Amino acid sequence: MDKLLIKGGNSLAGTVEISGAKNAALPELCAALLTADSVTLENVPALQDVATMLKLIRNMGVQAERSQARPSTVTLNAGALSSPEAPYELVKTMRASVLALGPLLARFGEATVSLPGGCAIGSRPVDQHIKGMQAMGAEIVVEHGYMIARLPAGQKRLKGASITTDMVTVTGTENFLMAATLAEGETILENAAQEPEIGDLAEMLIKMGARIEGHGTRRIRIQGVERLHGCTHQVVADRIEAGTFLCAVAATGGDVVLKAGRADHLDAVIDKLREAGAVITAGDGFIRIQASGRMKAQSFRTTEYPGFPTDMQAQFMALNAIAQGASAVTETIFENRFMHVNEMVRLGAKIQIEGKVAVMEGVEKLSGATVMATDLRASASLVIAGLVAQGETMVDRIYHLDRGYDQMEAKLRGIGADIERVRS
Ligand SMILES: CC(=O)N[C@H]1[C@@H](OP(=O)(O)OP(=O)(O)OC[C@H]2O[C@@H](n3ccc(=O)[nH]c3=O)[C@H](O)[C@@H]2O)O[C@H](CO)[C@@H](O)[C@@H]1O
Ligand SMILES: C=C(OP(=O)(O)O)C(=O)O
Repeated sequence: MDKLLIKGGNSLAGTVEISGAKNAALPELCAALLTADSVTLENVPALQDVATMLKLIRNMGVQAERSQARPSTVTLNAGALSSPEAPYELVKTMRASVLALGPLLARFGEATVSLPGGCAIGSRPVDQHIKGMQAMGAEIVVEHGYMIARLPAGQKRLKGASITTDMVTVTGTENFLMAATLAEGETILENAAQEPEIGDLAEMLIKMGARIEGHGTRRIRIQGVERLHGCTHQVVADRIEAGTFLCAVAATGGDVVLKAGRADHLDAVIDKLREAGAVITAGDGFIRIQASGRMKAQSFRTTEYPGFPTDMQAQFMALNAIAQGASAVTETIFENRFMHVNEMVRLGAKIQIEGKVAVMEGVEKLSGATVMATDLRASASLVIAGLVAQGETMVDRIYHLDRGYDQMEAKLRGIGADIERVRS
C-alpha cells in the first residue's frame, strides 16, 4: 500500500492546473450509456474512480478509449451492450456506480446494480434512487445485495413522473435526470440538488438532444425524447480539488495561482478563507490565493450547494487546527464524517467531537507523525496537516486519495512542497 511522506514547513508558490471534476466525470461517463452514438469527453481527470468507472462500463460492453495524444480525452461508444450489470466487485470501491442504474433502465429497460458497499463517512442508503425509478414505472427488487430493475412486460420506456426526494441527493438527482431524458412524457424533479456538477451533466445531456430546464435550481423539468445522439463535452473543473489547494496554501502561507479554477463554484469556501485572512482574487479561468501569517479560525456548517460543501469540511478543519482561535464545525450531510479528527489529534490538533459538531482550538504548531487515511477528503486533510506540521508526517492508506485526486503529490511538489510517494 502506497504512503505519502511529507516534510512540513515549506510555503507554497507557483501555478497548479486544476483537473476535471471527479463528481462530474463519473455521471458523464454513465451518460454515454444513453446513446448508441459515440460520445467524447474532454478534461477527464486521471483518477482511480474514473479507472473503476471505465472498467465498469467496459464490462457492460461499452467501448472506451483514452486518446494517446491527449489522455484526458475519452471516447465512448455504448452501441452494443453485452450485459446491463454493475457487479459488486466493481461497485464496492465506488459509490458512484449507482449512477449506472438510471441510464441502463432508460435505454435498455433493465439493470442489475450492486448496492454500494459500506463507506467510512456514513451509511449512504440508495432508497431515494429506488423510489424515484419506481415512480417512473420501474419494478425493482433488492435481492442478494443487488438492485434488480426492469420495466413491466410490454412497456418499452420509463414514464415521466413528478419526483420529490426526502432530502437533497446529488447522485439521486443525476440518476433521475439521466433516466428522464429518454422517458415518455415530462418528469419534474422537486428538491433537486443544485451542485455545479448537476448543471454540467445537464449541459452535456442537452448537447445530446435532451430537453431539460431549470438545472441549477431546486426544480428541474425534463421532457423525454425517443433517442439521444452523440456529443463532445468538456468536464467542468473540480471545485473540490481547487478548494483543497486553497486550504493548503492558506495553511502553509504562499502565493499560488490555480489555473482553470472556478471561483464562482466555491463562494462559500472562498468567503471563509477571506474571513480567515487569505487574499483571494479570481478571473476567467483562474483563482489566486496569497496568504501569510497565521489565519483566523472559522466556524461553519456543511450544507447542500450553494452552502459549504461537506467534501471540503476535513480540509478546512486542517486549516482551523493551526489557525488562531476557536471554531465549531458542524457536519449536517453525513453522520460519520469526522474520521480524520483522531488522526489530526495525533498530530497535535485540539479537537473534541460533540455529536455533529467538532469543537476546535487552534494550536501554534502541529508535529509530524504517522497517520492513517480513512476516506478521500480525510486523506487530503491529513496531507494539508502534514504540510504544516513540524518534522515528518507519513500518510498511510493513500489509495483513498488516489480515488479522487489527479496527481496530488506531483502538483504539490510543483509548488514547493516536500512530499513523496513511498511505494510498498
Ligand atoms: C459521486 C458524487 O457525486 N459524490 C458526491 C455526492 O454523493 P451522494 O450523491 O452519494 O450523496 P447524496 O447527496 O445522495 O447524500 C446526501 C444525504 O442523503 C442521504 N441519502 C442519499 C440518497 C438516498 O437514496 N438516501 C439517503 O438517505 C445520504 O446518506 C446523505 O446523508 O454528494 C455528496 C454530498 O454533496 C458528496 O459528498 C459526494 O462527493
Ligand atoms: C464522498 C466523496 O465521493 P464519493 O461519493 O464518490 O464517495 C467525495 O468526493 O468526497
